[in-house]
Amino acid sequence: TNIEAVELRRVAIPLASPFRTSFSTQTERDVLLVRVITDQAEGWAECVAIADPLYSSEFTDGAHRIVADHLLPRLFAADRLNADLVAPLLEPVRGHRMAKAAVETAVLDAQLKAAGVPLSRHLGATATHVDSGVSVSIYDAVPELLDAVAGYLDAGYRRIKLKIEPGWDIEPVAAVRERFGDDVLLQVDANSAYTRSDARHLARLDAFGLLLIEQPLDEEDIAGHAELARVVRTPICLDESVVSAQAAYEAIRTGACTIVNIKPGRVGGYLEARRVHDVCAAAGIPVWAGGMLETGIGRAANLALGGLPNFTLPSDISASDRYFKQDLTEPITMTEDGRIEIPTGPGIGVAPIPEVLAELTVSTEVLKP
Ligand SMILES: O=C(O)CCC(=O)N[C@@H](C(=O)O)c1ccccc1
Repeated sequence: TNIEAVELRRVAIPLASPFRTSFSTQTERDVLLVRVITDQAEGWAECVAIADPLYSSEFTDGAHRIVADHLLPRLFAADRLNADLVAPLLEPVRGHRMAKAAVETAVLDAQLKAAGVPLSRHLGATATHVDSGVSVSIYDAVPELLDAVAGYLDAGYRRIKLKIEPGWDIEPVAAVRERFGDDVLLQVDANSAYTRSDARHLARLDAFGLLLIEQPLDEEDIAGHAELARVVRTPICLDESVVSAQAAYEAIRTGACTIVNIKPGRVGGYLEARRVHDVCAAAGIPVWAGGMLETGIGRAANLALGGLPNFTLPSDISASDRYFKQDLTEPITMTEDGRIEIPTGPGIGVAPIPEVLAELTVSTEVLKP
């Protein structure tokens, strides 16, 4: 692959409704898109970093600078390039996994589009559809939450994930169970809002038959999650802590989790995400595809990954209309029975709609070797 140019484009997309988690409330997405132009095709990728460094240390402006000033120069200096060489070329730069993931994915998309190979096939997907779950915002009051959950269940979502934080945990979970019954697949996500001293409190969630409790403690408190797992019966799932296949291995070996949420941007790209998948599969640890409020560009790529065999739990890959009135791509839609078809086109199988992209673009810059 000979890179002729790389476009870095900033896009501002309003969210259809505010999305509140334990660490922030988002009303729009400030997105960095990377477009790699080669002599044979062009590839797209979405950087999953959000505007502020509140989920992880990365943030959109920072990722933009890292890509422009530290990652692309290393790519341009390479005498030959393919997607497998991107991570080794970028390795001297420490961290910045979301920025690296966007660069690697855009190169991979261009390469696969030129070869006419779908990303799902390249990664080894065996499924044609992904089970779709939905992530539910924190609300000011339980009635609003129940209305939202009712809407998602009517839409066909196979699993409900409730964002929780101290003061908004037992009551909303109990209310959802009471209103919608015991058969609804239900899990919670704390985004590191609790501490080890909350163990007994979190154990009260065991009464509600949850699939898992996601990332209750701080990203770095691996031992704390292992300690929690001895008090809480509900399976512990890690998200923020699992930044690589090595981190997945350490967390599983330490007994910190029995389920892993895989987000390609968080671990440095789809090739590392496949390694996380494989490490978990070897350890008998089921995984599911997480989400970062991606547009159709990121969602389409996540669908390809979600088709791998050890993705056995419902994903956070919801339909486009969960977050956007107008997606950057053709809308990604869910079937009545709560599944989303994995794109079959070359590469990620989608591209932005030019008119929508133009309307939402905040800035764009083109860098050349
Ligand atoms: O459906 C989605 O794409 C979002 C799923 C979700 O809840 N993502 C959360 C998370 O903590 O996993 C998140 C969103 C935005 C930024 C960081 C994290």
